[in-house]
Amino acid sequence: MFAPGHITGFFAVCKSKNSLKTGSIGAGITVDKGVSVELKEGDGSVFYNCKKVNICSVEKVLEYYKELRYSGCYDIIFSSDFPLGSGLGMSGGCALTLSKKLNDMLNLNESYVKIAHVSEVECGTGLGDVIAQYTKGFVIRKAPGFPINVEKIHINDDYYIIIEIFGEKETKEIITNESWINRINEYGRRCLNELLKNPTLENFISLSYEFAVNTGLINENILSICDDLKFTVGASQSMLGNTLFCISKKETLEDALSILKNPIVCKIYQ
Ligand SMILES: Nc1ncnc2c1ncn2[C@@H]1O[C@H](COP(=O)(O)OP(=O)(O)O)[C@@H](O)[C@H]1O
Ligand SMILES: CC(C)(COP(=O)(O)O)[C@@H](O)C(=O)O
Repeated sequence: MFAPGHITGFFAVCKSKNSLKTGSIGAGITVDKGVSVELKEGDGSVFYNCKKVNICSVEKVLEYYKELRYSGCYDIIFSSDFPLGSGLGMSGGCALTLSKKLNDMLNLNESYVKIAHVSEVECGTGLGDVIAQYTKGFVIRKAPGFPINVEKIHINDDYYIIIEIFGEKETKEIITNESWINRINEYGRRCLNELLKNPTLENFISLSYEFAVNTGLINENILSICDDLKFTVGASQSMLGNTLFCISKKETLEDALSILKNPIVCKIYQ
């Protein structure tokens, strides 16, 4: 089971007492690099690219299935193209792949997407990633959580997504802070309304850049590289990470790559 990386361009936080109704609205794209999971007999340790880790959303998924009929006698082994904490939805991707894997392995008929979403939301590690990763592609999320209410916009194969990761950023620190939430929600809602009027990738990247600048979430380094990449379709910061993403057509790909130090080139996964 594979879950794609998810780049959030902009979002607004929607909280409810009911975790299924908690989530975010906003827009993002999934890419053809991401995370997959395997189970091997073991003591229940969790590994991410060979390193033993503790991922809250994964622990919650495990607890849920243990209450059903999961023995727990397996090591959970994630193989990923991206590090955790870089704003590419890996905490959600881990929860989603694991939830699907356990559901299939135990022949359960659980709503594995809901289980992954609730785990992620209750940990504060993400809001809309699981739903976007399940939907795949260029996804506009019009309502938080469940029932899933999204618009999936088909994109032709012309576009490349370039990612450069500069470091980590804890999602939880931002989405539990009221003053960040106020700024995020003001601009996030505005960007969503604008995108729905004209749902193109070009409009998405320019609104994502406006969101990143207006909320103050963008950092100086990424801002200056985004300016250098103005000859592409556009660039911004992947939320919520210390990660740049750029959308480019083939004609500008080489020039865009020459500006970056450690670019990861992806296609949209839809
Ligand atoms: N080496 C690590 N770096 C970053 N996060 C880690 C690491 N190991 C475990 N984690 C956990 O993984 C989760 C990352 O969540 P988040 O910041 O939302 O990342 P992402 O942007 O990849 O979804 C957190 O629960 C964090 O505690
Ligand atoms: C932006 C974020 C709240 C967090 O994303 P990440 O840092 O990748 O966990 C995401 O879940 C969303 O709702 O769009």
